[in-house]
Order: sequence, then structure tokens, then C-alpha cells
Amino acid sequence: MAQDYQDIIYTKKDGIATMSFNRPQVLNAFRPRTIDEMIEAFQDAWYDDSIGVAVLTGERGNFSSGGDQKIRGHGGYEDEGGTPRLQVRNLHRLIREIPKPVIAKVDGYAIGGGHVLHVICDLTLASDRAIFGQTGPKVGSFDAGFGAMYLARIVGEKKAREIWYLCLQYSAQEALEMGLVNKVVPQAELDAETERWCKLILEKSPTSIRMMKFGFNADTDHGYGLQALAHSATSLFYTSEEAREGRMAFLEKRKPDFDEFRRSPW
Ligand SMILES: CC(C)(COP(=O)(O)OP(=O)(O)OC[C@H]1O[C@@H](n2cnc3c(N)ncnc32)[C@H](O)[C@@H]1OP(=O)(O)O)[C@@H](O)C(=O)NCCC(=O)NCCSC(=O)c1cc(O)c2ccccc2c1O
Repeated sequence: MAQDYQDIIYTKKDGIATMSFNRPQVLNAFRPRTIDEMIEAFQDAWYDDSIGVAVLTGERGNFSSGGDQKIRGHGGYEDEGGTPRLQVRNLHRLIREIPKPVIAKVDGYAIGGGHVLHVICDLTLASDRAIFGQTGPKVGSFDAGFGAMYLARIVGEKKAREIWYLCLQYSAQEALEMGLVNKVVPQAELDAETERWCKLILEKSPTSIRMMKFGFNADTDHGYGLQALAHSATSLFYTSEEAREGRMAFLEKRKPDFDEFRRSPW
């Protein structure tokens, strides 16, 4: 079964709901509509009793390259009417709170806000050509909410700081070595392996799985306050000249020059 969306593909089959970013022209970068559609799909999967597991993925060989820098305006990511209103905070919450495991199936780029999304998912399966990394400090952005705190829980403080401060790209094998993904398989086997993991979950007691998810979440649920503060800080930051320099440098395909912002008033 498929539902009609513009920016995502949402399907349900044999107990598995699959939400797939579908903006290949920008490597599956997301805009407000994309996130709205994802939220609707996750809410549908939440309340559909035939669904036991959700898979978050992307079309045409990439997971997601994060926020769409081409529609980022002075105050953030703008909808088609020109209003900045990206609901990604609510999507983060939904992925954490939906009482069913969410598996990130990553092929190609999981970068920036796309990387944060896979981090938040319960499990990540990667193809051997997947590439992981944060780019915020290069393009004048940051996710100091779960993108910092939960990432550090997974890979450790030193590695998480390296990921955000250096903005390097990491191979699937490197991601596996730092505990950032659960398993790496050849690209041709990614779909089958994901289906196999889903089936293994679907064989289990749904209530046991649900309670385990809540139990795992409980330790980091205090991050919601941090997340609200952090994402609001990002929205404020977007209106600054420093953030503008990052965005413009990406659009103009040049290196950003942040030198004049070394002494910040913040
Ligand atoms: C992903 C890349 C490293 C790939 O590089 P590559 O050289 O292989 O490909 P191109 O750069 O040529 O890309 C092909 C084509 O796609 C366009 N594109 C790619 N990514 C984006 C994007 N994110 N937005 C818009 N367009 C994109 C690219 O311009 C090319 O099109 P042309 O027309 O020019 O041919 C590399 O593309 C890359 O680094 N991309 C940018 C990654 C990025 O910086 N993402 C945003 C980070 S910030 C963010 O995502 C973010 C999201 C949130 O929701 C937040 C919420 C709260 C707080 C913070 C948030 C946040 O930081």
C-alpha cells in the first residue's frame, strides 16, 4: 500500500512501514513539506496496529543530506509560502516516541540533519558505500540537542566532538568501528538484510519491544528541554551574518570565511 506524497514515499507491507526521502535532485535534503509529510507518515505508522516496525530511508542511493540550503532564508528553512517553519524537532520526538522500533536504512550520504535523523533511530543498517558526517559548522548551523547529546552517548564524547568540530566524512566501516551503525552490508544486500531484521523484530512480543524502547529512551528523555533550547538557538543563529556566510558559501560553492566572527557577542 502506498500513500501519495510529494517529498517522500510511504509504503506499508507485511508489518513494515517504510518512509523514504524522495528529493534526489538535492541528495534528499529536506524542506518543511518533507518534514510535514514524514511526521504524517510516522503518525500513521504509530496508530496502525498492523505495523510493528518502521524503516527510515532515502530514494536513489542516498539517505539524506539534511536541511535544504537552497530554501534556507534569513530566519531558517522556508515553506513554499516563504515562512520559516521546519518541524524537525517534532520529527525527532516522533522517531523516539513511536512505540515501535525505527530502523535507519542508509545508502549513500547521511549528512547534516540527515545524519542526526539516523542517529536518533533505534538501529542503523548501512550499505558499504554509505557516508556519514555533520556539516553544520561549515554551513552556519548546529544541532546542539539530540544531535550532540545522543550522538555522544553512542560514539563517546571525544568522537562526537571530533564529528562536529571537524565536519569530516566517515565511511560505513569507520561508522561501524565507532558504534554509529549496527551492521554494514554490500549495497546489493541492504534491502534484504533490512527486511530480515524487521522480520526478526516482528516475531517478538510487541509489548516487550515497546517497553524496551521506552526503557532505553528514559535515560535520555531529559534531552527534550535541551532540544527545545538548542533548536531555538539555531533559529536565532540563522538570522545572523555568521550563519548567512555559511549558507552563502555552500550555495556559491566556495569555502566559508568565518574569520570576522571569531569574537562573538553570544
Ligand atoms: C552531501 C554532500 C557532501 C555531497 O557532495 P557531492 O560533491 O557528492 O554532491 P554535490 O555537492 O554536488 O550535490 C549534488 C547536488 O545536490 C545539492 N545539495 C546537496 N546537499 C544539499 C542540501 N543539503 N541542500 C541543498 N542542496 C543540496 C547540491 O547543491 C548539488 O546541486 P547543484 O544544483 O549545485 O548541482 C554535499 O552536497 C553537501 O555537503 N551538502 C550539504 C550538506 C549540508 O550542509 N546540510 C545541511 C546541514 S544543517 C542541517 O541539516 C540541519 C537540519 C536541521 O533540521 C536542524 C534542526 C535543528 C538544528 C540544526 C539543524 C541543522 O543543522
